[in-house]
Amino acid sequence: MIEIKNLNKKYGQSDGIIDVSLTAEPGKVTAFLGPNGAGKSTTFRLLLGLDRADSGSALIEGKPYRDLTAPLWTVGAQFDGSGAHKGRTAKAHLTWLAQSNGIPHSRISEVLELVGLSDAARKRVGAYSLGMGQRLGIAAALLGDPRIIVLDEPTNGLDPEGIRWIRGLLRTLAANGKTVLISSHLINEVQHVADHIVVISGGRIVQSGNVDDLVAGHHDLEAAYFDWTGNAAKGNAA
Ligand SMILES: Nc1ncnc2c1ncn2[C@@H]1O[C@H](COP(=O)(O)OP(=O)(O)OP(=O)(O)O)[C@@H](O)[C@H]1O
Repeated sequence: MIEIKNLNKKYGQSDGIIDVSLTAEPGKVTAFLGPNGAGKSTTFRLLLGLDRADSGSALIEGKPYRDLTAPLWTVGAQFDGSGAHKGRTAKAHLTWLAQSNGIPHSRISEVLELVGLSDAARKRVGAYSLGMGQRLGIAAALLGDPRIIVLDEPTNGLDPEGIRWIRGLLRTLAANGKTVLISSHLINEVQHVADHIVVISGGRIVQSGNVDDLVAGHHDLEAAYFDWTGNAAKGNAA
């Protein structure tokens, strides 16, 4: 369970995020949806202890990230591709992560298989495509078989087959009782995978609810999204 309450972060003149609250529950895929610059990554950074909030709370299973005793076993997160050194192979990267977190070696081939990188495991990460890098980042997030999974724009760089694959993966994780929180600026991607959607625009939450309830009264989710974010004229979202 993830519980974010009244979170605020200002960056100089920029608004950052204002009074952001959201809950992600076990067994569900929750999508954090909003245009570029809306505040999705800022919220995730605060949740994962990568930055400090000005006020409010962001709890993972009741604790701030920094108080988790075995973070990689509790929460798996992915930001900006794989985060792996370009000169390393995927296998070496995952081996290092597993060893430094007390994760059994056997888990490495399991996650490589899960993300479809078994055949490329001995390739240098520098030779990976964008989509392969994303897959490696997801493999690292799943390494500790965590109960909570947080993925920042996980479909970035994936082709249609990759997007379909990730939908299946996210649904399977949720079906296995995991708490899955993803961010996206692409409505079409989340509409088929999310149980619950939270929409952020200009640093503020503008809507949240389950997909069917949110679409009611609108032509479709895309029309609803543009209504909430007021972004249709700018063409700032998919
Ligand atoms: N380190 C920082 N210094 C200054 N401003 C920042 C910083 N990080 C984020 N911001 C500002 O906070 C706001 C929210 O940015 P954020 O990156 O969280 O948006 P986002 O929804 O993740 O966007 P995208 O979809 O483009 O990744 C933006 O106005 C951004 O310019």
